[in-house]
This record gives sequence, C-alpha cells and structure tokens, in this order.
Amino acid sequence: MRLALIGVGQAGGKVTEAFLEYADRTDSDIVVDALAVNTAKADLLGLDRIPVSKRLLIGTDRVKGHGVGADNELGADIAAADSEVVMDAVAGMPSHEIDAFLLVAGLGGGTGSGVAPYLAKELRRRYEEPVYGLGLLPGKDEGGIYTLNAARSFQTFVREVDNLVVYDNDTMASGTDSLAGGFARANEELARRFGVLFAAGETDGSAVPEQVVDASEIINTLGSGGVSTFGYASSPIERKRGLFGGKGRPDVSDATPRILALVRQATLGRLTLPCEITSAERALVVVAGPPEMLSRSGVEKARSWLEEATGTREVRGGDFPVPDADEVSAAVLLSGVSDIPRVKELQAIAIETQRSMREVSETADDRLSDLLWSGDGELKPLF
Ligand SMILES: Nc1nc2c(ncn2[C@@H]2O[C@H](COP(=O)(O)OP(=O)(O)OP(=O)(O)O)[C@@H](O)[C@H]2O)c(=O)[nH]1
Repeated sequence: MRLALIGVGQAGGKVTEAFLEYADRTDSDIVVDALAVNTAKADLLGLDRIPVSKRLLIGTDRVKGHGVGADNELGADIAAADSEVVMDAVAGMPSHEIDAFLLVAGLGGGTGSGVAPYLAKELRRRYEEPVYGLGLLPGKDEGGIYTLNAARSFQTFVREVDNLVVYDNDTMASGTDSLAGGFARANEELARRFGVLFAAGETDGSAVPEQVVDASEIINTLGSGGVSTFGYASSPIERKRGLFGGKGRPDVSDATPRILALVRQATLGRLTLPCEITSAERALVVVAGPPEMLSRSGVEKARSWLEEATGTREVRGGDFPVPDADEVSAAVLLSGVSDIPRVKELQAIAIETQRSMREVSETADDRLSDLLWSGDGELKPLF
C-alpha cells in the first residue's frame, strides 16, 4: 500500500520520520510523499528526513511560530483558517501513485489533536482515496489536559477519517531510558511493525507472495468508519550453515505451528490499543519471513483461528516473503473494534475534568463551560 503521510504536531512529525527511516532501511516503496505540519517552528526544525520545503508552519498570525500550548481548540481554529497551505502542498503530490492518506498525530497535545481531524475532513472532501488516522493516545500519567484533549480529539478524528488506527502510549514497552529515548524506540518499533503490514503488497518481484496482501485488502479491512488496533509478534529462525559463508536455508520443520503460535501471540498479546477482540468486525493477518518458512497451511490455519477467536467471518490474510530475514513475524490488524476500556476510561476522566472546570467556570467564566460542554452532558467535538 502506497501512502501519502502527513505528520501533524511534534509526535506526528517524529513518527512520520520513523516511517521514512523504515522505508529507506528496507528499501520499500510504501511512502509516496510526506509532509510535516506544525504551529511550532522549533518542532519543525527538529526534524531531519522531511525536506524543509515539506515542513509547513501554520497559524503564524495567531501564535507566531510558538505552538498552541496544548490548546486543541486553537489548533482546530488555526487548521480551519490555514488548511489551504496544507492542501496546496498535497495538490503537488503525485496523486495517481497514492493508495491512501495517513494522518499521524499525538492526541494529547494541542496541534496534532486539533489540526489533524480538520485536515482529515478537508482531504476527504477533495480526494477519492481513503483518509486514515494514526492517533497516539497519551499515557495515563500525563495529566488532565492531555486526557481531555485526547478524548475530544478522538471523537472528532473518528468522525472525520475512514478509519482511526490507535496506538496507546501506555502500551509502549517500558525501559530505563529517558522519555525522549523511550519515544524514539517506540516510534522505530511502531514504524517497523506497521511497515510489515503496508509493505506486504509492495514487493519488487524478487520474491513473490503465495497470497498477496495488496492495497485493496488493507482498504477493505479498514472499511469506512471506526477504530482499529494492531498486534505483532516475531520469533528468530535457525539457519543451516550456508555455502561460502552465505545465509543458509532456514530450518522449516516447525513452519506451520510457528505461524499459528505467532498469530495467536500477536492477537492475544500487547495490542496497540487493548480491546475485547470479539468486538472486531474485520481482521487481516500478514505473515512475513523467509519464503521457505511461509507455510500456506500455517497461514490458512492462522486465519481460521482468527475467525474463531474474533467471531468474525471477514478475515483476510496473506504472506510477505523477505528472503534475507532472520525472523518470522505476524502482524494482525483488528478493525471496527468497539469494546475498548481505555477509550471509555478516557471519556470518563475527560467528562470529570470538564465537570470540575465547569464548576470553576460557572462562577468565573460561563463562556468556557459553553465551549466544552454540550447541553446533554456529552463532550463536545472540536468542530
Ligand atoms: N508515540 C509517541 N508519542 C509522543 C511522541 N512525542 C510526544 N508524544 C505524545 O504526544 C502527546 C503530545 O503531543 P505533541 O505532538 O508533543 O504535541 P503537539 O501536537 O505538537 O501540540 P502542542 O505541543 O500542544 O502544540 C503526548 O501525549 C505525548 O505522550 C513520540 O515521539 N512518540
């Protein structure tokens, strides 16, 4: 699947660059073009793979390049005023090569969470290709304003995209390094894992899959509307010693059970957004690795298992041969999921935060409560 990537806000820009790094390293063709959009000049200066001409600073008349300081209403207002800057840059992309747009944004801050949903709306209005979101949820320890931002952005973003794929920062593997180091590792891991899914149908012809996962399989799995989560698992392979010191053939004796075990692990392990898997409407599985290890019956069995585990008959699947790989991996996309504890929790905390803000604002400033609070006690979308 060939993507036009648009990274919005600081996190969105960094994750987009991680995708570019993955595509370069694996020589894969998944990124047609990439833009970074921000209200903070410093964040754009911190990028290094996206060319300067494709780093777009918006809202300069309102915030003078200093960012919106976690105010996502301001982010959405700026997007409404300045979206043309982004749409002009998108119009310069080779649209005939693009299978889909992917907007990447952290939903806890102000820029990504406010601007990305508005750009999704504009892109869907102008282009036939599907527009997907990759939304990063803030960790539980990030505080009230991040949670409130994420809850409001989430409901607006879901409404505006064809599908919102979610990555919860709380699922990030914990390490002992700094926050920045932790994010860099998480972004690399995220790009590598999603990369397998998007790159599966874009092989250069040197190794042909038995069951191709092309762009339409991914598009049909994502569907139109809803939320997706993603799981991944891998295991190293043993190779017999190769002639002349080259890579030898892998040991294929356990190829079939290994695939089934990996798909189970990917589905039942650490999903990017933990959810009740039986609430999924559709699923897609990609098994990647050396071609000898990609047993057709393994992939078939894994698909049947996934049908049973999720209770949906709409399960697609295929293989992605990577001749030199030192591992076999399984990527599982669950789409149309609805039973998501973290989203319920996010909304509950956000409503509580709003309620306390409302109590303060009723004595201090009624305008604020009207902005955040709809008459029926629900969170207001951003626009
Ligand atoms: N996965 C991931 N999350 C990140 C990264 N950087 C920041 N975040 C998360 O993104 C949220 C903050 O969003 P940012 O992108 O920094 O903020 P912004 O959209 O630029 O908005 P403002 O800074 O308020 O203008 C927080 O919830 C962070 O946890 C990153 O590199 N990777």
